[in-house]
Amino acid sequence: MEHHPATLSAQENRKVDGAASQANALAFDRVGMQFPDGTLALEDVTLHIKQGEFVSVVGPSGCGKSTLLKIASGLIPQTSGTVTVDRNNLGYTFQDATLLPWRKVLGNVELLMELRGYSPEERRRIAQEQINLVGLSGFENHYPKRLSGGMKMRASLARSLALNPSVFMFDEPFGALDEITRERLNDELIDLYMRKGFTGLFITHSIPEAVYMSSKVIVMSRRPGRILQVFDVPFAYPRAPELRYDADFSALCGEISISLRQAIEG
Ligand SMILES: Nc1ncnc2c1ncn2[C@@H]1O[C@H](COP(=O)(O)OP(=O)(O)OP(=O)(O)O)[C@@H](O)[C@H]1O
Repeated sequence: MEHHPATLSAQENRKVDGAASQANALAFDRVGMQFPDGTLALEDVTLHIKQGEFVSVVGPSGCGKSTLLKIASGLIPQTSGTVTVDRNNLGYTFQDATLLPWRKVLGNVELLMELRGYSPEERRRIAQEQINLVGLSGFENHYPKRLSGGMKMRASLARSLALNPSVFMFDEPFGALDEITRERLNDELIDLYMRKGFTGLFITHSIPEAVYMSSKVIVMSRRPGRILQVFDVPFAYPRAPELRYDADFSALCGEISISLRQAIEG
């Protein structure tokens, strides 16, 4: 798919701003993963993500998407190939917001800074900034059980943002939310992406969500997961909700859907 002449990707926008770098923020080179029980989850995955890109991965269930993130994060080591990333500066958000139920929002957002030894004053100040940024001001003293699903996810985003990650990985973060909340959080995340300038790696089962969020969409094969196709997304950031009803948007979703169907049918 060709770039639309009137639009720029986020990466290109940043180039215009002079803030972009062509360096890779995250690189998988010929990465393979075979679990000890013999399951071959990933095979020969080569994927280079440049600083400031927002890349989504779609693929059949069980094709190895989460495994890819776990390898990037260092949670599990790949069994072949190399991964290049600065692990000191990674952020993650998962489908489950993983908040500690016995801590209030403020305490949850402070958690990672606490583990890194930030002073109480500093972590309080940074946590409050992130809480404001994700639209949770006024809820600092609420326990997670009193928050909606969308608010829990905002708190989880705030917790990761507090460390100012240069690479932010998302494993189906909005999969459990209703459609309206999900779409609103898509816009909020794009806003955070533009303000903070992190590199994004986003896993989703929703093709429209992948296209709406990303500068690139990767389609993976069924297990063992390989990269089948890479789609450039030509729409400028920030993305307006009406984009979801645009003919070019639908056409791109259609192309990716065909690719994904081929992936599933193998
Ligand atoms: N620790 C493990 N030991 C053995 N097999 C595993 C292990 N972890 C994951 N797998 C298998 O590896 C494959 C890839 O799993 P993974 O969770 O990465 O897939 P996924 O694409 O994220 O799936 P989904 O879309 O359903 O979330 C699956 O077949 C899974 O059962």
